[in-house]
Amino acid sequence: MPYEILVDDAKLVKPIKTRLEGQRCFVKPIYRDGDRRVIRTTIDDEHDPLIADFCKRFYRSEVPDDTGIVGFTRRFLESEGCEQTEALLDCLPRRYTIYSPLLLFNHSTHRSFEHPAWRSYFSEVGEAAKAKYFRQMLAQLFPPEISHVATNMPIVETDVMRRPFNIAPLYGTLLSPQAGAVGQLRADPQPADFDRTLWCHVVQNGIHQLWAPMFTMFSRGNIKEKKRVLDVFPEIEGNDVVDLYAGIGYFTLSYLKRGARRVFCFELNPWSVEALRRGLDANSFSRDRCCIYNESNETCVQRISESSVRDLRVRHINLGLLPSSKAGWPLALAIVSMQQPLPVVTLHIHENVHVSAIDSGSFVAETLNQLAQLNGSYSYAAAHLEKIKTFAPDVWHVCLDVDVTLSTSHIRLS
Ligand SMILES: C[S@@+](CC[C@H](N)C(=O)[O-])C[C@H]1O[C@@H](n2cnc3c(N)ncnc32)[C@H](O)[C@@H]1O
Repeated sequence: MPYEILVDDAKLVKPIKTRLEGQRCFVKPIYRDGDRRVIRTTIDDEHDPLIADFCKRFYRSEVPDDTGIVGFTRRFLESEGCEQTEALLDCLPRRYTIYSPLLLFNHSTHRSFEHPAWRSYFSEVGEAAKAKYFRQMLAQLFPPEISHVATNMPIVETDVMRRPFNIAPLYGTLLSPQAGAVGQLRADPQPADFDRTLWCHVVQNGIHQLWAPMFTMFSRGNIKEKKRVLDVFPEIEGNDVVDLYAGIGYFTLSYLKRGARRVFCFELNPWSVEALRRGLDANSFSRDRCCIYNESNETCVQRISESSVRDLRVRHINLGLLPSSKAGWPLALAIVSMQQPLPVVTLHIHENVHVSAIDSGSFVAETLNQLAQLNGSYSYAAAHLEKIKTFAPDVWHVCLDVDVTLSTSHIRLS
């Protein structure tokens, strides 16, 4: 079966299409799948350089778009003699994400398998009929490697680890019955527990990322920002990086791919730490290049000074916590102070910011001002503001690159 390419960034569609056309490998039509574009190819070798670096999947003759889910569901319900077909179709979720081997349906108040109409239908027909519905859906509409289905519920905003407490399994086992209580597993997993749950895998920008969806969130929307790390900062090569909110390696893996000598990673969630270790192995990055601390980043100065790295050369510090990474700013500046003589250090400050504060320039001005108040010995220059993705109406997840250098008033001439 041939492959189709899944594209998150609309700007990439044209160059990919042109390249495929040049090799006579492009197949019409380009279509939408959720918020992605899908480009079909005639290529059936996953290692073919034309498609090797892209997120991709097999396709069959039918386009598995929203009509596919609706049409399939209608046929299924009618063949089962269901009398509430129209009511169920009204609240059928149409959008989903594929995180192989998991098909993850979106949730909204109006359209969800968690909607009371679907919950009552499933409880009426029983587990076997529910399983038959999803089994047939997977067989008819999705690639063979997709084996599990769940509903993606909103994360709890107050949880600093941003864990998916409410992910709702629909088909297939996300967590083995042999595993212990979920609360205990979240806080203190034992080595054997890591193999008792489902792991997902995506390739973005040629980088493998793994995570256990029961215990760690994943955001596909950062793909552009990861690409920026790979493309824009050649000075990463041979220097050190600190990732104060490492997660599963969202950015750490890109820094390593770009040639960082070493990345110091701080991460509270043991499941994300395990995911990061699996990510290192999947990308064949030596574990020696990544110092992982499964603890609060408040220990960062102590940990980095205790490490075996002698000539510390931290050139980038990533602060990737939403809605705000402010708590990490003093820590980042303390890391800057550890180095003598001081090179430029670039802070990557992630924040959710209202569009008015972006347009007026007040977000940048206030950030620089607050950094100056934290430590007046340095100069702070806003090098770039990247709008990564919309977080809510009029609110952007942004990354502000701030170059930190020793203030000229503090440079002593000898
Ligand atoms: C969700 S990730 C950020 C990923 C990425 N920026 C995104 O939007 O997808 C943030 C990570 O920081 C971790 N974290 C939060 N506070 C922390 C702290 N004080 N020290 C270390 N890790 C922390 C959380 O457990 C979480 O895995």
